[in-house]
Amino acid sequence: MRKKDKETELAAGNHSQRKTSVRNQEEKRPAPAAQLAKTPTSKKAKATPGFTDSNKRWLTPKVSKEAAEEAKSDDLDPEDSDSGLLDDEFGNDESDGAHEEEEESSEEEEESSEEEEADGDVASLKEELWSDEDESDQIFKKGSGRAGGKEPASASDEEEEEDSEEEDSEEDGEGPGVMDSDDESDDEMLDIEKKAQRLDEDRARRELEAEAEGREMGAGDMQTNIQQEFEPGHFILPGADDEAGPLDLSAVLRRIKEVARVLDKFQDLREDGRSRSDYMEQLKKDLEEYYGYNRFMLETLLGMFSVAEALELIEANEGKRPITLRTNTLKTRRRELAAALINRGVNLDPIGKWSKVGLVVYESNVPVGATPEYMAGHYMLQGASSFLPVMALAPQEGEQVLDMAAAPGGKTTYIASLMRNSGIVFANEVNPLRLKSIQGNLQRMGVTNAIVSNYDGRDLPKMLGTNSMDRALLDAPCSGTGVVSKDPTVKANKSQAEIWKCAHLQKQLLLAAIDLVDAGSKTGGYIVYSTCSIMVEENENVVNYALRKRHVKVVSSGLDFGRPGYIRYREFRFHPSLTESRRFYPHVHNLDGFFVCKLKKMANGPKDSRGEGEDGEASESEEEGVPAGEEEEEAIDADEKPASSAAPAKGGRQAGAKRPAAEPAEDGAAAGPVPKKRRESRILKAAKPGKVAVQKQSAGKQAGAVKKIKKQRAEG
Ligand SMILES: C[S@@+](CC[C@H](N)C(=O)[O-])C[C@H]1O[C@@H](n2cnc3c(N)ncnc32)[C@H](O)[C@@H]1O
Repeated sequence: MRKKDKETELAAGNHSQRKTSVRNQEEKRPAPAAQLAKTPTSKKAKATPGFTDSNKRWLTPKVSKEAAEEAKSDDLDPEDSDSGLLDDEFGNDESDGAHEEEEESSEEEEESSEEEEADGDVASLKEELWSDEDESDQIFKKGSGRAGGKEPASASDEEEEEDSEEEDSEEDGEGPGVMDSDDESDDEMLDIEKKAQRLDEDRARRELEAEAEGREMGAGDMQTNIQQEFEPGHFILPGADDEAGPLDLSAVLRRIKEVARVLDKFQDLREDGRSRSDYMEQLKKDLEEYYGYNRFMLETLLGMFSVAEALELIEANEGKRPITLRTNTLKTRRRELAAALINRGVNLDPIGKWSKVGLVVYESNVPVGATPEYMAGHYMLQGASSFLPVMALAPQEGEQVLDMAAAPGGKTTYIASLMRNSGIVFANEVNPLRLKSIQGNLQRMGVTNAIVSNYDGRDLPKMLGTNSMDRALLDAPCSGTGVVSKDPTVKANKSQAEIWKCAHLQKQLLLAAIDLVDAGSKTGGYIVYSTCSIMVEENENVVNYALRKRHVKVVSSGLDFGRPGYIRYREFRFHPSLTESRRFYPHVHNLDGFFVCKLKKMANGPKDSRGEGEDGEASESEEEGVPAGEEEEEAIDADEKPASSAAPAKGGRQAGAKRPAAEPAEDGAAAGPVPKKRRESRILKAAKPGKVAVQKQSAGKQAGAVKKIKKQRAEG
């Protein structure tokens, strides 16, 4: 079995009890029960389980690229818009991660095998996908006829009630659009079902054609151009005396393949007198030429992956990720949303077993960023990778949760929906130009428990108070090296210096996020750190730094797919617990490159200056071997005092705090200029949809307002 399949298959385990077992997951390394999807039962078990297998059409980059091409239109591409409406793409996540996992019930077993045979493999896979989600999603199933069998721990009470009602009505044949039997005639089908069926048939046909085409090409796991055009033969590396000649890109691509082949079996295929570095040098030159990467980026990729895998990633970066959207469960349910969109000519599917709220759009007759459902806030357009940090955060109802770097609010709205608009979500953003996008999305999505603030995240402990939050998400500004497909300029523009600059800011922000969370929180005490960068400096290195400076430990994120984080990379050595962090890649998961790590705060306050703790975190000796670039990090120690003990400097900054000259880009998009008047922050209080109050207040007043709200909440 291929590595990719193995990995994605992990997602198929039992996650049906997520809502009620969230605490348990957080307290200890979860057993298989912590997985994001449910264990298939009986009939379902016949189908290949898992993330990839549940929806393989979009979970392999080649196919997804095609799907994205098909679906692509200006209207479809969320990146094309800078408006609040389409800001979703920056990554917002789902609401239901924690509740969604409703179970799958034994009812599915009742589906007739005849139907399965009639519909073929593709159709049955799809059915399973839908049926794994909401029971309500059964509307799309022909003759679903489900019966009971819910797992009580898996869904919220409310959802369970709804579900059981639906089940009842389905069983009675009373529910709208519910089909009683597998062999109902076309005439008896509801309009929406006919449309859905037609779309299914079209898609099944295309999939079969694509599969046949793939077989003809003899493509392997990853159907990259590189592999398809691969032709074995004796390859002579060009010498220094060979004339360069005019640029012939197809010749360059051929040479890339040949060199990769030689490097793969170096002892057998190399030319006498040529070293591995000769071939590597040629490869880098050709990759620069053909794909437009700079030398730093290529060396990073070739340092992280084998040559073959680096080429897979590079190739995957050339394609777009699928268009995905998240159902806003504050306003609707996924099956209702899907029905409405199918009715408008949108061809879609559930995103996979790991999410009950995600949908992937294959093609659409209408702009999915401008449908009435979109306008009404029934969904957020956002990359599937953006679901993951919020699922890991697992915010609970009634908590105080911080989203430290929030614009455009995709993850904030997901957090709010998981909290069912209870408690308080603090959505902070340093760039005032991006506040409107948060405000717009909160309003559209019907979020009423959020307070928007405009601070540098590093100053938040002073404003909101240390140890004041139950949970915090730091979806950090980063180099965007995981989202090359969204912003190809990343290939050519990033430098090691810029990566270190990002890491510098990220470390400061992460310490602030940790300082804001209360280790004594009865329900939480968790911090999730995420980036859309694949750089080790910005990910494991940042978390490792926090392990040395604060009383935190890495815990399982509950995300059972994704690769483990690095603990050894080049000259870096990280704490072994970093294997609990998760990495996602375009070529493996067909997601944007992403990093997610969940921390549990064990005690408030900083560690002593030697960075030694009782939790088994990295000790000073483990810092040995840290690369030279880390020297710069020592300079930020002035920032590492917890905000509570640091005297605010003029301008609201901690004494000694340094600021990078410019804010790094986030999500591949250029960040705006650092605002001069950060202290003149605004709180945008999301009251009710359509009535978002914008208040301009002094920092002192803001803090007072926040205290007042907290007091009111505490008093019930
Ligand atoms: C990756 S984006 C956040 C995306 C957002 N979480 C979402 O899912 O919609 C990072 C954000 O951090 C903001 N940012 C950059 N520096 C910051 C700082 N020092 N404090 C707070 N936010 C900052 C950027 O302006 C950008 O909006």
